[in-house]
Amino acid sequence: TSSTRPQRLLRAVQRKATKGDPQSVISAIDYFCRNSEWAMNVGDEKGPILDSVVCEVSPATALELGTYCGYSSVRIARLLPVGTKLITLEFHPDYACIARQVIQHAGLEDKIFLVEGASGDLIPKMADMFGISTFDFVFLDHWKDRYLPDLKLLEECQLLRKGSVLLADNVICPGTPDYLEYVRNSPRYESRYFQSHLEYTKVEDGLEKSVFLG
Ligand SMILES: COCc1ccccc1-c1cc(O)c2[nH]cnc(=O)c2c1
Ligand SMILES: [Mg+2]
Repeated sequence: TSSTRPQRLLRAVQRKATKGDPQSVISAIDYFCRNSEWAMNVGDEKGPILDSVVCEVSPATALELGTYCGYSSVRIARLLPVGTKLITLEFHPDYACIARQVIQHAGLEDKIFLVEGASGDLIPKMADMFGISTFDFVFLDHWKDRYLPDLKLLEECQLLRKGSVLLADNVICPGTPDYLEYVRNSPRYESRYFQSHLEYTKVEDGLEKSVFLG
């Protein structure tokens, strides 16, 4: 019976990465994607940009939209201080199942709360589910057509505070033009583009960092 790409990615992690060592999990996935099969992880070129923003913000509360196999969940959570948490939302149950195992292999299951479901349904429940008021950091990496509606939902649910940082993947490829237009033209955001490449390729892509001004 045939396996899926996420299953093959997990197998590579279980074979190559050291249990409890997040960096070895990250390296094993990047090696798999460069040498075996491309997969839509933020990757080893945009990943360090994500790392630098997470370190700069040092969030007490962080939200990730789009877990996939857990690669960026591990990248983010490995940098979070004790007592802080990353909430990551994943729509596809099969992806969520793999991500839980990747996160467990990295030893980060106590810092990461993976919730299965649609971001549009779950965002309004975040405050009640996790006893938080606002997010210090949000990483958008799910479906491009949901970036703008989910940003507006975060605003409406008052889950952003003055200084909250949003970082969006794939703003060029596949591209999120309506989201970019909004954060770059709204007086409520200070936005900056970090040029890079689509993971594991030479195609242009980048991350958009937007600070909510309140
Ligand atoms: C399924 O398309 C894969 C693909 C194909 C060609 C170009 C880009 C992408 C791509 C790259 C990413 O980093 C992504 N991140 C999050 N959700 C995505 O759908 C996504 C898609
Ligand atoms: Mg992406």
